[in-house]
Amino acid sequence: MNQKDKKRAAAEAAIQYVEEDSIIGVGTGSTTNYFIDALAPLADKIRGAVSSSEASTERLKALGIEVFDLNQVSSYDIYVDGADEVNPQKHMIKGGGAALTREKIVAAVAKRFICITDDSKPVDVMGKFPLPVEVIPMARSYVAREIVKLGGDPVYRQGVVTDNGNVILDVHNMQITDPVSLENTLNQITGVVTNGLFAKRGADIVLVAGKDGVKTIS
Ligand SMILES: O=C[C@H](O)[C@H](O)[C@H](O)COP(=O)(O)O
Repeated sequence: MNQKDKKRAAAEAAIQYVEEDSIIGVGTGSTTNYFIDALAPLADKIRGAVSSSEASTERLKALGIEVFDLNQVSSYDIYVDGADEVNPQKHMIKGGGAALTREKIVAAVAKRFICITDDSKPVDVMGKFPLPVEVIPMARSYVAREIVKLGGDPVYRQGVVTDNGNVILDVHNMQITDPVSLENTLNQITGVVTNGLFAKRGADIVLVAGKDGVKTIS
């Protein structure tokens, strides 16, 4: 089984949590794309989706799935999304595809976060994957200097503009031993919109696909 097959297997395993007549919170990225594809046969059975990016919205709509404005929906049961790293506490690093802020918002409204990953994503301590931070463009250099003071090594993701019109700093060389505290600290820097640590609100269920099938961590 290659990495793509594993991503597809994890995504398809998440379909068991989709209920008829429900609204589904949908993340962003290559693993989530497999989940959206797997929703196709259910397009007439679900009420619709709320989406965390323009890319996912387009993919959902192409399947005939209605995409609701989040301001018109007060709650839904599940949010399904991938991750760049996930630790044993089900905290995650996300934002490799620059969708972190909308993902965090759509995840916040859901009752349960179902994280779909292949077996390259679980780690004991997060931080090998550079931590994405979404920043208001005019604050980029200031925020970078503040991150250096915290011991990180921020790198501007050249040429990337988020769906919110902001930029991304990828923070290298951070051993993330206290994800909840670091998530808070980074969000306190003026000019930071949000960071890619999903620790205060981690996953509820992690589906990890490996060569022997899909393992559920709940
Ligand atoms: O901004 C992107 C998201 O956080 C993705 O969910 C994350 O980067 C994982 O992406 P993929 O499923 O492509 O590995």
